[in-house]
Amino acid sequence: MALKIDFNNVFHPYLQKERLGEADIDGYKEKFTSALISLREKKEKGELGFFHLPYLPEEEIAEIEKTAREVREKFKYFVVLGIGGSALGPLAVHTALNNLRYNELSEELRGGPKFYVEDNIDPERMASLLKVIEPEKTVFNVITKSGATAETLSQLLIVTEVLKKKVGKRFTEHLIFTTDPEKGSLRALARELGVKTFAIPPNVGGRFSELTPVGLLPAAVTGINIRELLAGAREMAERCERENLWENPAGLAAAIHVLLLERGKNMAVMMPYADSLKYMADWYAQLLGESIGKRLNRRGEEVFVGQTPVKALGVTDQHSQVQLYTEGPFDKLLIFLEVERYRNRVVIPPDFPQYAELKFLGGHTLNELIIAEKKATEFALLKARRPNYTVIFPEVNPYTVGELLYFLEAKIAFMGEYLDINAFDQPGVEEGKKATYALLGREGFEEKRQEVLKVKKEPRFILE
Ligand SMILES: O=P(O)(O)OC[C@H]1O[C@](O)(CO)[C@@H](O)[C@@H]1O
Repeated sequence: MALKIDFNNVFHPYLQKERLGEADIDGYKEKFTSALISLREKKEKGELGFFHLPYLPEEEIAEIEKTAREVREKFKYFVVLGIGGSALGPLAVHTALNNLRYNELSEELRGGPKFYVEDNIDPERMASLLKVIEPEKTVFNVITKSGATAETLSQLLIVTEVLKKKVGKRFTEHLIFTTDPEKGSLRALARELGVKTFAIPPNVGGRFSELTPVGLLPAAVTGINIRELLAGAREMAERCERENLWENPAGLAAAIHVLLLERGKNMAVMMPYADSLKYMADWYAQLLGESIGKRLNRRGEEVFVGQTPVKALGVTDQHSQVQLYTEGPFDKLLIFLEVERYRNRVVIPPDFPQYAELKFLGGHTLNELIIAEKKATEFALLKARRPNYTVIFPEVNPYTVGELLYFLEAKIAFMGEYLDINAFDQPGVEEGKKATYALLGREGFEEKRQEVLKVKKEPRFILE
């Protein structure tokens, strides 16, 4: 039941000069070996915690499952308050494994809470959330690695006030925090209020944290088998330890990305052919964008490197973006997510055979159609000399989703090594954060406020 990754279409002769040769990969073997050694060393030193996550200790899994059971028994709504790495994973995994499984849900899960991920501070969205839930029947899972993210903390303040009005002193029973074990305001507040809190290991960055309580608690609350998620990740972790580059999925995919990046493919389009995997492309966009988009390399030299993530959905975006992908600039690598066995089968009835456009469809299934369209798009791209590769899901289930998460995270770690950049920080988002603090009058940011306000806008460029 393991994921397959089909890299044929980066080596295919149809690609002509856009094609990678086997020799290109062979030429990467030394780099790969040093990357593998360097990653192993960092892992042993306890620097890259995400490598250990598939091996989560039994007590921690059991504790998450216990809390999830309690939430399912007591509450009608479960709301994640978080942003970026503290929201995209829970959203992607829930969409992959629950949304389209509606008809198969067990009684138990149907009775479980309704799930919302509030990952923005749009006032209209917040107001509608508060209208559709009943706060006294809701548990809010506040997730923030740093414990200091303004968006998430402002949401916490809002729901706390609402809860205090509805349930008084018992408001803390409606909160679960997921944050750093020591640092940040949220941890301190948890201690002060005695709120149930899960820890995100300090050596796991937000965008690599889906297999910590960040993702595991919401998954367990919504009825997903988290042991299977971890088992899938574990199997992939073993595959990504292989010492032969041609057999190591993460090492090979990373080499392909970097080689193509060096040849001008500075965009990576992720195109799942399944609605259930749509938000995987959002999750991956942060992973690729924040990890690989860097000004400096590890030696402090300016490199301005990155591969812009683009999100697309098959087949929908065949009718909006594929024109660009086949005929536009040669600047993209496409990553398809393909599903061999969908969880439903829908037959197209054979009616109106007098019309050629209808006749050929009748009697087939939507399953056949979507798979055929994926293969057809792949063919069209190949013919237009556009490199692409496909991650093949035998079926979308917790095991294969766990495999995918780990594969993409490990691939990013290899890319960081090959490019000699730090794939685990995000200094580029700091300036905007500080400017926000300054504009809202946070103490200690007076100078920044002056700096921000000094940037004048030319009225002649503003059309009214
Ligand atoms: O989990 P936190 O600390 O609230 O951070 C949310 C997100 O903000 C960032 O730090 C910057 O955008 C992301 O890396 C992170 O996932």
